[in-house]
Amino acid sequence: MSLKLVFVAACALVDPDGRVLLAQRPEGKPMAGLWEFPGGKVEPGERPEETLIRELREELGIRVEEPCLAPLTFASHRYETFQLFMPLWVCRRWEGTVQSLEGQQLAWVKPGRLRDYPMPAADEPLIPFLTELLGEARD
Ligand SMILES: Nc1nc2c([nH]c(=O)n2[C@@H]2O[C@H](COP(=O)(O)OP(=O)(O)OP(=O)(O)O)[C@@H](O)[C@H]2O)c(=O)[nH]1
Repeated sequence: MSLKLVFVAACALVDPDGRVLLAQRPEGKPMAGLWEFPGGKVEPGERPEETLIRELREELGIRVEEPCLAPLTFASHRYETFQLFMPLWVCRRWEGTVQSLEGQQLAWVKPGRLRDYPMPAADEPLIPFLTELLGEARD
């Protein structure tokens, strides 16, 4: 049986203190309440980097230039109803202040604390890549 392939671009924003931004999925959506990396589905005709820049503007009100997106790793995960393929970029430089423009809760999280935030199953294997890059700081 072939599952629908869903292509999502996601980003770990890292602040000057080495904290990573997580956003909580709002009530009413699948996987509500779980914490995830900002991003979204790649629309037809879009390059994934364009998707990410658009989503970061729409969700968080920040402007990101493409050269500031560094590829880190990817998730490939079989959910019950779709196969997720999700490259993860890291971004440390943006213009503007991060705001919650879609009502989502936001949290800046030290890498060693990422496991305290329940995440979608696809995201768990991504955490060691972030702690490898940023260290295991917890506070
Ligand atoms: N942005 C993001 N999506 C993730 C992550 N992990 C993960 O499994 N996903 C899944 O990838 C899909 C992201 O699509 P989305 O955010 O554009 O979609 P959505 O469910 O809000 O739907 P909609 O935009 O059609 O309303 C969702 O199924 C989401 O659960 C993650 O870390 N970040």
